Amino acid sequence: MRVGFMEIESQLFSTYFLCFVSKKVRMPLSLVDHILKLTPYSGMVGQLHPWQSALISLAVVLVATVTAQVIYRRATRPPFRPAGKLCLITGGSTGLGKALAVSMAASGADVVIVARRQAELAVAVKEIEAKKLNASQIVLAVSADVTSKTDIVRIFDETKAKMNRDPDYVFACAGASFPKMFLDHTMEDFEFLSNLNYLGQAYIAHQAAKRMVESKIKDGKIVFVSSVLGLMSFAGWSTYSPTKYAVRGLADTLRNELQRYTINVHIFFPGTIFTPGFEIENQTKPHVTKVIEGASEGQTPEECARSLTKGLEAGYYAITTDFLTELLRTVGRGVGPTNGFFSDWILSSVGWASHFTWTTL
Ligand SMILES: NC(=O)C1=CN([C@@H]2O[C@H](COP(=O)(O)OP(=O)(O)OC[C@H]3O[C@@H](n4cnc5c(N)ncnc54)[C@H](OP(=O)(O)O)[C@@H]3O)[C@@H](O)[C@H]2O)C=CC1
Ligand SMILES: CCCCCCCCCCCCCCCC(=O)[C@@H](N)CO
Repeated sequence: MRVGFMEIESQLFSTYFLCFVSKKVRMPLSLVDHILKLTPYSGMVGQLHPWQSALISLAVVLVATVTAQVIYRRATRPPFRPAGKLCLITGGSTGLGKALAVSMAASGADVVIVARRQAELAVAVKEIEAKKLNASQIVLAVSADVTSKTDIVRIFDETKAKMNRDPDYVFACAGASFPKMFLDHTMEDFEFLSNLNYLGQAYIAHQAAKRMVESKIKDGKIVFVSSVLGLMSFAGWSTYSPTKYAVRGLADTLRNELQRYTINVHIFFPGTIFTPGFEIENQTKPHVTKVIEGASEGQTPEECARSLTKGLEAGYYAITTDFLTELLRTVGRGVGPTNGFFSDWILSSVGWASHFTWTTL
């Protein structure tokens, strides 16, 4: 007789439990017994205490599930191999963008950094050059404003003219924030940040995707930079958080739509990063905002860039930097892919339970 997996499991968790409680009925064979029968230890069949066999069965199921998850992820993850690639990084002159540019150069990539201020770009180019793996790698700076549509096209034209190819990987790091209470903001503040943080990333992604398709780039990457504030929000972030939620809407769309061109889309959700931008935002940040943010430890730009590259190496679509953001990611995943069907299921259960704590904040 063929015994199905589910039958064995239901035997284990229902009939078996009843037998155990009543202690009157003869114990049927458990999953472990069935396995033991096939091994040299068949003499132990029927000898195990019900709790022992239940626990061993659970452990077997757990190990099998985790193994299946690891095998599945490895088989399906998009490759991330920066060596020899052309990486274009907006906001690459300071903060997260610069740390990422240094890390890409250290991994053997050619790098194009984009920002407005020439002086900062020049300093960054020197720093990035110093970390190159090979002398032949090229580091280029393009001064441009990501909120300008003509500049966006020029960024890619200049890159093509000077590097003779289109970018393989594009990281949209340029962004800013100046938190205030909602009533203290002007309408222009909303317009300014939507233009920079949302449209700045949408325009870059649009031009990047067009060029990648034209140049038939295989396994191209577009990496969006959202924030913890793209998964949750609180007092002080009315102009900023919605732009980071918007980025996620775009990333979710493009992850699905650009698959046919083998362009891999990723989205990054960092917490506090100690950057020049963080210094600036703290000048206007309301007291209440600072108090709530006390819960977040923060990272150096280098640590943050490492969190991102680790996530890309693992092939994750949505990449976070700490445990709390992991919980937020799994409870708010929508129809996006998991970072592991089993571990995400466990995390989202924890996140769902934690929600009761969050709602009291
Ligand atoms: N710092 C933090 O705590 C967190 C930051 N983030 C996000 O990470 C990203 C990087 O932040 P961070 O490193 O702190 O920022 P920084 O302020 O340190 O750096 C911003 C970079 O973007 C460039 N930039 C700004 N405006 C424009 C523009 N209009 N056109 C082109 N380039 C521009 C800046 O150069 P220039 O001014 O010369 O143009 C600079 O290179 C942002 O998207 C931010 O929202 C997310 C979570 C936390
Ligand atoms: C039980 C736990 C509940 C959670 C409580 C809230 C935790 C606060 C952590 C939020 C940190 C804010 C990061 C801001 C990042 C950012 O994008 C800005 N710095 C802009 O640059």
